[in-house]
Amino acid sequence: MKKMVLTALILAVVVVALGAFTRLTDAGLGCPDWPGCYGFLSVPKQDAHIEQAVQAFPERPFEAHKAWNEMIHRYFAGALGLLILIIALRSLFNSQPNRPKKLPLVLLCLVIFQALLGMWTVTMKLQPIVVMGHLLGGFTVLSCLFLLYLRLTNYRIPGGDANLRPLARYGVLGMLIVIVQIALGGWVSANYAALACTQLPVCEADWVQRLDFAGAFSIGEADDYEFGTHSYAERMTMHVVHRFGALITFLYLCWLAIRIYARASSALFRQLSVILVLVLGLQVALGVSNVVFSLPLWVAVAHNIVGASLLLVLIMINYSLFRKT
Ligand code: HEM
Repeated sequence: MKKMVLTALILAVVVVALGAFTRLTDAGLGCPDWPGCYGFLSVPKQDAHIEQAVQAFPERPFEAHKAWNEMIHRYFAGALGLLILIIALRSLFNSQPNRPKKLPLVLLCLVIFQALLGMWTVTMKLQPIVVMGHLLGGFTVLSCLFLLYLRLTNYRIPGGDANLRPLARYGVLGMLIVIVQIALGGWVSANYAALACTQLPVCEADWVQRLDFAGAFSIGEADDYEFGTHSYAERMTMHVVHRFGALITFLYLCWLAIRIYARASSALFRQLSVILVLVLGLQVALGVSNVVFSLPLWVAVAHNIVGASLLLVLIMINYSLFRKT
């Protein structure tokens, strides 16, 4: 069972990365229908099928490479869904004591909802709330799989770490801050606001006068949301909020890591606080590189995956802080 959960966890990382790749190559509508592609089970290859596809969806020109990006993401996501179904069924019929039963079922519900979000992403033409929700849903499935893996692992914190108990609530706050920061990043990405600010440390000279918080977090009505519907000022505001969020996240997590390191009586927590600072530093460096190098594809995909890794590190810290020794 543990091996199966580990396989699902690795597969979930691949699915999240493929999702980011699909979004960042503007292939979210590479197949304008769901679950098939232009009415076929796979990407149409024969000339006659392509002709049929073009006639069925005249508003969406057929681009094979975008269609493949989208379908590969769907195939991997489908495989993950099946694996989670098997895990849920096996845990339901497992008679061993102390085996998690609720979490695998929660995971199954989550992955079904995530598939629906994937469908709405296509049918609602990249509506930003749905795109951001789909990103958060992917991170939630990944986090729950990681939690399930931790729960199937028997590890002890040598000597216990009663010293760190008072820090548990600060650990939870750290995790909530990271979740908000991830959602803000998802909002920037879903609204194509990555290149709205090209200067460092904040934005172009008159950014303060242009701030428009109400507009930045509103959803306009459109038939198609591809490439965004917000004005420059609204996109700039989203971007600025994500950068200030990054500052708060950075300062808070550094403080948390130092507090944990200073109080820890076990090597595990010292290692975890070092890993936290390293992953955080890498994430900030990737974020700054997104801006400096004008969003190179691989940097943007890495910023997504390292963001997910930061969340997993915080889950591990919280799990260990709350765990009875
Ligand atoms: C401190 C922790 C940070 C976290 C957890 C975080 C997380 C995220 C996430 C999850 C996304 C969405 C990625 C996607 O949709 O694939 C994102 C997007 C973005 N972030 Fe961050 N970020 C952080 C810091 C920064 C910093 C410091 C900067 C720049 C100074 C930055 C710039 C960006 C940009 C430009 C995007 C949009 C990229 C795109 O369109 O895909 N981030 N961030």
